Amino acid sequence: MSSKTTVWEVDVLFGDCDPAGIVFFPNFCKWMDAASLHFFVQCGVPPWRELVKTTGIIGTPLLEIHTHFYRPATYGERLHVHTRVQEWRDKVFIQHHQVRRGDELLCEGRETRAFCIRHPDDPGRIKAIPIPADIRALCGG
Ligand SMILES: CC(C)(COP(=O)(O)OP(=O)(O)OC[C@H]1O[C@@H](n2cnc3c(N)ncnc32)[C@H](O)[C@@H]1OP(=O)(O)O)[C@@H](O)C(=O)NCCC(=O)NCCSC(=O)c1ccc(O)cc1
Repeated sequence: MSSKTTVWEVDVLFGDCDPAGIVFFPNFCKWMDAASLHFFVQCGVPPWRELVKTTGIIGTPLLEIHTHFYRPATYGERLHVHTRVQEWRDKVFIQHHQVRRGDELLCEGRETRAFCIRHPDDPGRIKAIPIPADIRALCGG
């Protein structure tokens, strides 16, 4: 079964841009992270603050990111982040985001993430767990 795709809407503000009026790149990362959580919530996964109480899962930290910027965006524009899971591995998954302005592709990101819990031996560390089968099924496996 292929992953569901969700869409996160962004209205670009003046404060999101650099002095040239172009969206400053960390904002794309911030919007993709918001789109990542939105993906799971739309799929029916409880928000992390609830999930931590029942499963110990604190969220899906990033292990690696790869982002390609094709076209700039500016304030006053409405963008859409299209998000899906491209690949499920044992402990990590690759989440794919396309930031679009209408039909135009502006930015594409691939994130390697893992479901993590607090490390049992050291609360200062976290630990990746095997992808929970129920969460994967909710996301369209
Ligand atoms: C994520 C970790 C806990 C994983 O450590 P461990 O639990 O010891 O796992 P391992 O090192 O054994 O690796 C686990 C698996 O990942 C795989 N792995 C590790 N790195 C990679 C990369 N880069 N690519 C692919 N696969 C990888 C590895 O091969 C293991 O797979 P298996 O062979 O199937 O077991 C640790 O690497 C870590 O703490 N990294 C730092 C995480 C971090 O600080 N990220 C940035 C900030 S977090 C953040 O922004 C955030 C966003 C959203 C949220 O909800 C929460 C947090």
